[in-house]
Amino acid sequence: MDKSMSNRFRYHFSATKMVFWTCIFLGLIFLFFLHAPQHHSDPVPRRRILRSPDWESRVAKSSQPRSRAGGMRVLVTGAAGFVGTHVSAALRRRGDGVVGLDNFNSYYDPSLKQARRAVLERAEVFVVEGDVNDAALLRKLFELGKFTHVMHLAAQAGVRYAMKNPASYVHSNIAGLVALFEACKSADPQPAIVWASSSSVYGLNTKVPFSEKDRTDQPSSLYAATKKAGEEIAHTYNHIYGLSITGLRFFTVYGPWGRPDMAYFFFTKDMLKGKPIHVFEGPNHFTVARDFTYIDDIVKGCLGALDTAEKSTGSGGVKKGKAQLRVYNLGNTSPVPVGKLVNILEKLLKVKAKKVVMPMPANGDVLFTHANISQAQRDFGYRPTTDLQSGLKKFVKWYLDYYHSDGALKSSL
Ligand SMILES: O=C(O)[C@H]1O[C@H](OP(=O)(O)OP(=O)(O)OC[C@H]2O[C@@H](n3ccc(=O)[nH]c3=O)[C@H](O)[C@@H]2O)[C@H](O)[C@@H](O)[C@@H]1O
Repeated sequence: MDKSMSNRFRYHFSATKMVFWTCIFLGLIFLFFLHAPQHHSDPVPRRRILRSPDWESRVAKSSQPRSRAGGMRVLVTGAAGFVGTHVSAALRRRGDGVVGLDNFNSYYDPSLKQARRAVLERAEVFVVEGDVNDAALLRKLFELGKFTHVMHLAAQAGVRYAMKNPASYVHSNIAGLVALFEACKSADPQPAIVWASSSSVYGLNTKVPFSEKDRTDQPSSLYAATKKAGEEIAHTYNHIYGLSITGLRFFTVYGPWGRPDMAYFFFTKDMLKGKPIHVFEGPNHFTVARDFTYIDDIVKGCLGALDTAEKSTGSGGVKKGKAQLRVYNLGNTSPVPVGKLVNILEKLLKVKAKKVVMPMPANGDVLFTHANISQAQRDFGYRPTTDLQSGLKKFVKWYLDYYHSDGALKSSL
């Protein structure tokens, strides 16, 4: 081979190599974008939503009040969630029209959400799959359902998860809330809104029991901060558009069909499997305690708030007069140490827990909660009646039936 040929060959060879490596590089970039999550602020990538062809007529039918003259027409967001399922079923039982909305995300086992949906289907509550951030879907739902009330329970829950996925809290609890208020303000008629705030807004407040008049400007988690922000956003929409808005500060709600990310739920699961559970304690062995509130009491509080909600005053997106703006604690008024919760579970499950007592990690948790409920009592007769022992008994019965047998409870509330 002469020198020029050898050079040409070398040139040709290195050009081929360059093309080869460029293709590999571009291919890798393509694969990266193909697999990168599309919605960075979602807790999990969303599934493609396929709605049945008759979904619009099902919304119209489900929104019709059944028996009660003057029954409400309620849109329940987060209807396949723990509180949403119970509230939707209770409203339907008494004859109100109810349409559910839920995005069925996989923050926790979506099959539990689908099972709750099945329960609601049997109760004749139709649940639409969709996200509260979907403005076009909300518009359509309001058109079809002519809702008089919205029970807004769709949210990114959980205190500790906020450190893992902060964006999901902004997506659901801030952007989602604003999207919902936007839809309500433009709806005709404007509905009255009751929505889930949280006891966590009291944050580092040490004055007990927590009263609605106490300060809520020291949230200790991003979760709490988004709920507190929600309360301020509610003020704005009430002030500018005349929306009637009631925020309910729930205190650690538990019970059958509950949330698997909550301590009472995964303690039960781990204890039955013989796995260790971590029981947090505060500085100097301070007892961590919660005002655990049973789901049936919370449902009564939600219905009471809906029943006493005044109409919104705006129309065509314009305020016509002063509208109602409220916030209430819905707790049990008797805090129980987490250690005591474990003792109750040990008796009910008949197993000894492998307790690992450890200092509470700095993950946003607060040391204790304790509700003063006098305002809810005064305004809509809220009076919790279930103590932790009785409520956990019902939870354990459901849990064993749901996860350890094919029993009938699987299909009922
Ligand atoms: O009431 C509220 O505002 C909040 O109640 C719960 O939050 P939390 O009270 O922290 O409920 P859990 O996560 O079930 O924790 C209950 C107690 O168990 C403790 N815990 C939790 C996890 C663990 O591994 N060990 C442990 O001792 C926590 O510190 C807490 O005192 C819900 O998860 C929030 O969505 C809700 O807004």
